[in-house]
Parts: sequence; structure tokens; C-alpha cells
Amino acid sequence: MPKPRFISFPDQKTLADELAAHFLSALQQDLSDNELVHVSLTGGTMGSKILETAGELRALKDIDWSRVHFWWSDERFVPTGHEDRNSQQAADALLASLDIPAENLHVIGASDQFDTAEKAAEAYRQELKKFAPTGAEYPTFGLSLLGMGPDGHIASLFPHRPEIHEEKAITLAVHDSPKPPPHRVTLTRPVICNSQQIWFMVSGEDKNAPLTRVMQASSVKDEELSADILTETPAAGARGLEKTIIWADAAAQGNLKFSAEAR
Ligand SMILES: O=C1O[C@H](COP(=O)(O)O)[C@@H](O)[C@H](O)[C@H]1O
Repeated sequence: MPKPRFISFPDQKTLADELAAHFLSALQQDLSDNELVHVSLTGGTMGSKILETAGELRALKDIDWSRVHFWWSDERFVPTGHEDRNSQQAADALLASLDIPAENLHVIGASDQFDTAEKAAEAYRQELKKFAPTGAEYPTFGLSLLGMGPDGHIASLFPHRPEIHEEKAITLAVHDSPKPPPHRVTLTRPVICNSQQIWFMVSGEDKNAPLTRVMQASSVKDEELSADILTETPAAGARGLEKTIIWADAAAQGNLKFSAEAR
């Protein structure tokens, strides 16, 4: 896997505008090469912002949404329709307005549908399996959008917890999450990393500390990413098969030096 690249933008709006446009053109490109495209979405501030911004672009109408499948790298285990649900935020920001078949939205089960987060995690695992290539357990995502918490978490893989080190399970239930709500379901790191491209959307001063650690870890080869690095900064462990791009605004970048690079 190639090492992550870092690209900066002057402010959050420019980041959202450019990333939303890149998101739609990456989808177009993927659809011209593949019959179906699997996209993994995230929650959090930028997760919704990008989708909302994409919703205003004309290129939206050029996409054949019937060939796009949306998944989530994590979900908050609260009732259907709850404002904390990542899938609800994505629906409000964009998905509800798209002409996309309901069966293309692979929403992680809610607390009014399953007694426990473990059962929702198992149902999600089975859903992933249905869309996996022969012999595999889950699909390859063309693109995974990821946010990063101020503590360096991605999806519901939090620092100093066992979940980030999980190598076998495909989905996990998470309890006592350090960030509310406490009960969640998450993909594990190997599944997240099974993405052609991973894009991090990083905005705000509070992301400077984890971004610094992700940058420090970016020179470490995949096979040398230590348990210490992962436990301190789970985001450092998310690397795509073809590309990992960290798109950050100036507030998140702070004094970090990114090499000048064309977008
Ligand atoms: O709880 C979560 O947080 C992260 C990041 O959120 P942000 O608001 O700090 O950008 C998000 O990526 C994840 O999917 C979500 O469940």
C-alpha cells in the first residue's frame, strides 16, 4: 500500500467544495471502470458536510446511482431516525434526495431493530458477505470517506481500546465508547483498509494533534505499523490499497509542512 499523501486547503469551505467535486468525479471514474461501486461513508462533521455540498453540484445528475452502493464504517446504536445515526445524517445531507434504490443503502441496524449491538454487528457482517466477491467475506470499497476524531479515532475504533487491533472479526459491537453515544457498531481495520482509496477529511484546530501523529506514522511501512502507533492513533492504521489521501484545512494543518502537490 502506498504511503498516505497530505493535501491542504485554506479553510473548511474550500475543503468541502473541492472534496465534494472530487468525490463525484471519483465516483464517475469508478463507474466507468466497474459495473458496481461500493462506497463507505462516515459520520461526524465533515462526513455530512461533503455530502451536503455534493448535493448542490450539477455533476450529481450525471451519476447512475442505481450502480452505487453505500455502506458505513460505523454507526451509533440508537433508534432508527435518531439524529445521532450516521446513516440518518447522510440521508438528511444527501441520500434521501437521490434517485437510488433502497437496497443500495446498507444501513447498520438500529436499537429498535436489534436487542444488542452484537446482533446488529452480526447482521451487518452477513450483509457485507452477500456483496463480497467469491471467496471473500466483504466487498472491496472503491472509496472510503473517513473522519478523524480529535483523539485520533476513525469509525468507532478509539485509542487505547482493543477494537483497533482486531484482525479477524469483520464487524464489532463497541460499548462504553469514550465519545457518546456509548453503544456502536464498527467495521474493523482490515475491512476499512480493503478500499481502493481512503480519503480522510480533516478540519479544525482540534485535529492538529492527531494529524501530527498520523503524519509522523506516514513514513512507517504498513507491515511495521506497531501496536503502539495503532493504539495511540487508530487513524494512522487506515490505508487504502491504491491511495490514502488526507485532505486537511489550514486550521488542522497548523504548522505542519505538507509537500506541495497538485490536487
Ligand atoms: O463518532 C464519530 O466521530 C468521527 C469523527 O467525527 P468529527 O465530528 O470529529 O469529524 C466519525 O468519523 C465517526 O464516523 C463517528 O461515528
